[in-house]
Amino acid sequence: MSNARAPVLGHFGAAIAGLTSIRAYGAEDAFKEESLNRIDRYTKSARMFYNLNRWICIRIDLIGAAFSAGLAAYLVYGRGIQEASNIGFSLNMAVGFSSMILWWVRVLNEVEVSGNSLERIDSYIKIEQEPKPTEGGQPPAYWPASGDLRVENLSARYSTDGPKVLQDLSFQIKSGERVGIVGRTGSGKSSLTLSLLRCISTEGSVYYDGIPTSAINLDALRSNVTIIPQIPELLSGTLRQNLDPFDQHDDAVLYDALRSAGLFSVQDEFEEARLTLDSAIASGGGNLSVGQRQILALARAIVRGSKLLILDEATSAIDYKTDSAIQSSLRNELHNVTQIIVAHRLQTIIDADKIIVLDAGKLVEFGSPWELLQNEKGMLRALVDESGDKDALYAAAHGKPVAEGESL
Ligand SMILES: Nc1ncnc2c1ncn2[C@@H]1O[C@H](COP(=O)(O)OP(=O)(O)OP(=O)(O)O)[C@@H](O)[C@H]1O
Repeated sequence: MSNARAPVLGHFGAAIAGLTSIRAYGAEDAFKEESLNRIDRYTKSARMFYNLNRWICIRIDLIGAAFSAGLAAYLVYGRGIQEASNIGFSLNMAVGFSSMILWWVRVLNEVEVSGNSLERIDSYIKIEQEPKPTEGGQPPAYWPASGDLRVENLSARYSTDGPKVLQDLSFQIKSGERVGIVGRTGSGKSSLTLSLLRCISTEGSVYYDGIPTSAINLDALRSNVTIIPQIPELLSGTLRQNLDPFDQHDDAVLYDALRSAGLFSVQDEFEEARLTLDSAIASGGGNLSVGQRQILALARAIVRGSKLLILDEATSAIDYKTDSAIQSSLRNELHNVTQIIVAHRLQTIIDADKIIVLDAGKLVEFGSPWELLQNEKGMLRALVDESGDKDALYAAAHGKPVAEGESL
C-alpha cells in the first residue's frame, strides 16, 4: 500500500506543476486516465489492508467476548461464591486485555508498514557517495588568491565504464582572463565545466591557484567556484534572500550587483512589475522568465565574488543587446576574476582573451580569437564563416570596426 501511494501523490504533484502545459497540449484525458489507474492500484491494496484490519478486529473481538463470557460464567456459577468486587475487577481486566491484544496487533502491523520507509532510506544511504571532507583536504586560508587555472591531460567520463567525453585536455588560463569555450553540440563544453568542479569522474590534473583540485575537499572547491548553469535555480523567498542567503551584504552591494548583471537595462524604473530586492520569488524561480533568472544568477555570482566564474550558456535566453550590456559589465566589473564562458552565440565570446575550441571531447584550438581566425582551416574560422554576421565577428575579434570592402 505504501508503494502504491507514492506514485499517486507524485503524479498529482506533477500534474499541478505542469497544469498550463497539460491544458496547452490538450493532454487532460491522458493525465486523468493515468491518475485513475494509479488511484485504482492504490485503492486495491488499501481496500485489502482495511478489510484485513476488519477481519482481525472481528475475530479478536469475538474471542475476547467469548473469553470474558466464559470467565463471567465461571465466576458467577463456578466453585465458591466470589466477592462482587473481585468479580467486577476480573471482568474489567478481561475486557481490557482483549482490546489490548487488538491494539498490539495493530501496532506491530504499523511497524511493518513503516519499515518500508526505512528500507527506502537504507537504499538511498547505500548509493555511491562523493568523498567526505578530510582534515588534510582543507585549503590554506588565503586560497584562492587568484583565478589562475592550469589543466593537464584532463580526461573525464560520466560513469566508470562509460566512454571518455573529454580526452587529454591541457591548457592554462591566467587570472582575470575571459575565456570562451566553443564547439558543436555534444563536443564536451558542459562536461568540461562539470569536470572543473569534480562533478564527474576525471583523470589528469587541474590546478586552481596552484593547488590541485583533487587534493582539496569538494565543499571547499565548490564554494570557491561559481557556476551559472543554463537554467539557474532560485529559492522561494525574496529577491534579497536569493542574492544573499546569509545576510552578509547591504542593499547597496546587492543593487550594484543587479546593475552589473544588467537587470536595469531590461526593465523600466517605473514599470509596475519591475523587480526590486523585496520582490517575491516563487520556488525554482517559477514566476520569472528564464532570462530574468539568468540575470539574477549572474548578480548572485557577482555578490559571491569567487575568483573563478563559469557561465554555461548563461546568457542564452537574453536578447543580444542585453547580452552585450552584461558582457561589457562582466568585463569591466569583475577584475581579477577568471571567467570561463560556454557560448553558442559567437558574439558573446568573440572578444574574449582566449578561446578554446572543442571537438568530440578533444581540444582542437586554443588561443586568442584573432590568432585562431588566421588559420584558414581552423574550426573557429569555420564556425564564424558559417554564422550570419561574419563581418561583425571578425571586427570584434580584431578589436576594431572593419571598413567596407576591407579584406579580412
Ligand atoms: N549525464 C550524462 N551521462 C552520460 N553521458 C553524457 C551525459 N551528459 C552528456 N553526456 C555525453 O557527453 C558528451 C558531451 O556532452 P556535453 O553536454 O558536455 O556537450 P556540450 O558541448 O555541452 O553540448 P551542448 O552544446 O548541446 O550543451 C556527449 O557525447 C553526451 O552524450
